[in-house]
Amino acid sequence: MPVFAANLTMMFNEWPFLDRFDAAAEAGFTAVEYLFPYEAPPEAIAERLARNKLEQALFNLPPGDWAAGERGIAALPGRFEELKADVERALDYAAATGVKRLHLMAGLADPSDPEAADCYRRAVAYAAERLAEKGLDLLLEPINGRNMPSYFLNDFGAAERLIADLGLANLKLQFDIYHRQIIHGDVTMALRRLMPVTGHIQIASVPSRQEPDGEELNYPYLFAEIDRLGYAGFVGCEYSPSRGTLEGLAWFKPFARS
Ligand SMILES: O=C(O)C(=O)[C@H](O)CO
Ligand SMILES: [Mg+2]
Repeated sequence: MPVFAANLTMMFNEWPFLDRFDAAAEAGFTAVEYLFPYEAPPEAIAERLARNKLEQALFNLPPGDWAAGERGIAALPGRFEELKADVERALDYAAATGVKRLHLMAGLADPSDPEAADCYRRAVAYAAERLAEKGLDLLLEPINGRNMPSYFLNDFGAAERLIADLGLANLKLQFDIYHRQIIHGDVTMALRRLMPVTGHIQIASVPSRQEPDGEELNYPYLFAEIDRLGYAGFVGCEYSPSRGTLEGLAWFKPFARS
């Protein structure tokens, strides 16, 4: 049975950020993920995780200036020193929360630009090697161009090739099924082929990015397939509730901690 992680950036928005940990545990989740923890002190997050007996499944390394439109800096020339500092900041939160995997966002850049590709490869290799010293995995996530126009990593094949080419045991794929379906489709066969390099899975309905209980994907089938494939990681619920968070959790009831 998949272990689901509530995404506290997109779900439980009815509560202030730190109270979302309590609300997610109350709703039966045993794990959480979010985009960025950096506006809260690491010790405050650690306390909420401990209080609620929650596992920290994932969060992202700092993304540059998100409010100004940046979506990561790994593929941006001239940002390597900033990236190294971001890795150390993320490692402080990793030590406090016990997370075992971090997602590195690439940034808005042309994937056919050799300078951007070189920057990205160097940043990924550096971050993965630094995280390996702490026993952590580094994840790369292809993101579709409808949600994030001009995002550098917009293709599962490109992610797969870089992971294979660098050959680092802790460099893995963040397999967001929502993005897979929009970019390529063929979700089941991709799960089967990429499971050996998959470090995290995320879910949402397509096209609305809401609860995984309708629209064009058959999630009961995909959850059973994930089990059949022996996936032992987390499944992040990276969706925007269609009504209130709690009202939309009927799909989760069979999986909730009692
Ligand atoms: O966009 C997504 O699907 C993600 O998981 C990124 O981490 C945040 O944009
Ligand atoms: Mg995602």
